Amino acid sequence: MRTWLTAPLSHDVSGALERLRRAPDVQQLAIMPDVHLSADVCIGVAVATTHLLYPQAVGGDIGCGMFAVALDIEASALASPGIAGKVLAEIGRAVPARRRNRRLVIEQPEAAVGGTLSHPSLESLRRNEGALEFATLGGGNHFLEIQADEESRLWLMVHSGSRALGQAIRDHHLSRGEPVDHRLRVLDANSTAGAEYLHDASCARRYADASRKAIAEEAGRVLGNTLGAKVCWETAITTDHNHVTREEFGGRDLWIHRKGAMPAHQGESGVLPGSMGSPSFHVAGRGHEPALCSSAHGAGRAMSRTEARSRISERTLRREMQGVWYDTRLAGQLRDEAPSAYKDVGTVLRAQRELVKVIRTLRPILNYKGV
Ligand SMILES: Nc1nc2c(ncn2[C@@H]2O[C@H](COP(=O)(O)O)[C@@H](O)[C@H]2O)c(=O)[nH]1
Ligand SMILES: [Mn+2]
Repeated sequence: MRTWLTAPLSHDVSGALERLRRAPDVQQLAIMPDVHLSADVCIGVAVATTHLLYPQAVGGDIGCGMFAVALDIEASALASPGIAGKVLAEIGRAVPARRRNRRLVIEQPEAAVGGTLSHPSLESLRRNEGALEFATLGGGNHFLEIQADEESRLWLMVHSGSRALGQAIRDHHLSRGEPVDHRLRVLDANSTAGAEYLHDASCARRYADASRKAIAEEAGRVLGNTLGAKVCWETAITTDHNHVTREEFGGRDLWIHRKGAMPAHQGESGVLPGSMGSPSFHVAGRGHEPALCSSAHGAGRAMSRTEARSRISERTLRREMQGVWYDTRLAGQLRDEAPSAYKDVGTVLRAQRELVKVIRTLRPILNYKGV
């Protein structure tokens, strides 16, 4: 196990990592500086196996990731509260967090899933719930943000995943897995069950990718109408942090599971968000093999949601969000998303100097989150 940490691991996190390290066929574990506790397998890890698949080392939000793209306008376009309020309201209508707030269903492009899912119940979910949820943002820390780079140019950043589809795929395949201890379950990649999981997980990954692009298109329309902005599609960067792929390391083909870890092969473009009140970064991978060519996928939580809600007041959140446009009516409900609920992103970047280099630093200008 190799680690790139900001601080010593807590007892709970090291216990969970140790359990994973000892699990069958785990060849290598790389722990990212944004590591934190999550159900069964921590967020912020990359796990290599030769033939066993661990759906819990990918998680339920399969294909969750970031999409970033430049706009052709500068931060001054969002200087007035009236305009910022209009943009926030219009984005909320065009990109609802949940399907019940959807005014218009956005059709999934044919390539969005690229195949029939392995079980009729999953395929039915994709055609029904999946169609309604396509291009909805999701709640929690899924976000749409407008940011300014060092030259004051505006960029869009979208964080969203595979919504209910990914969760259903994880649950379906996990129930077919063999228990390896009292928590973890595995599938053999060379079995029918393993191949079906891989197929469905790739479909969820494509769905999530297409959904983020559709969200960016919707936001682009709003920004065109409200600010006269154009989206510079040739600048787009897309990356996802919950997946399993076949990759070659040291002449061996391995299954690389990433859960809350971003691929960072040599020169690969990445997006590393901080929080809604701190800087985010565009990065390039350094292809560091001991880290399984991976990187932190964000700052990572410093406090659980429960802890943040009890320790961070609405007043603190409002202070931490000074200078960023957001829906202040939601300030109380957003306490668990406060910048101080996350680790310091600068410390995270310093802990993983070997893994990525920073290409661009972005400061948040306007943040939209569904609560
Ligand atoms: N720029 C922003 N970054 C944010 C915001 N909320 C969370 N975050 C960062 O994103 C990652 C995503 O974590 P995941 O495990 O849910 O994929 C998180 O660790 C934070 O660093 C935001 O509003 N804006
Ligand atoms: Mn995510």
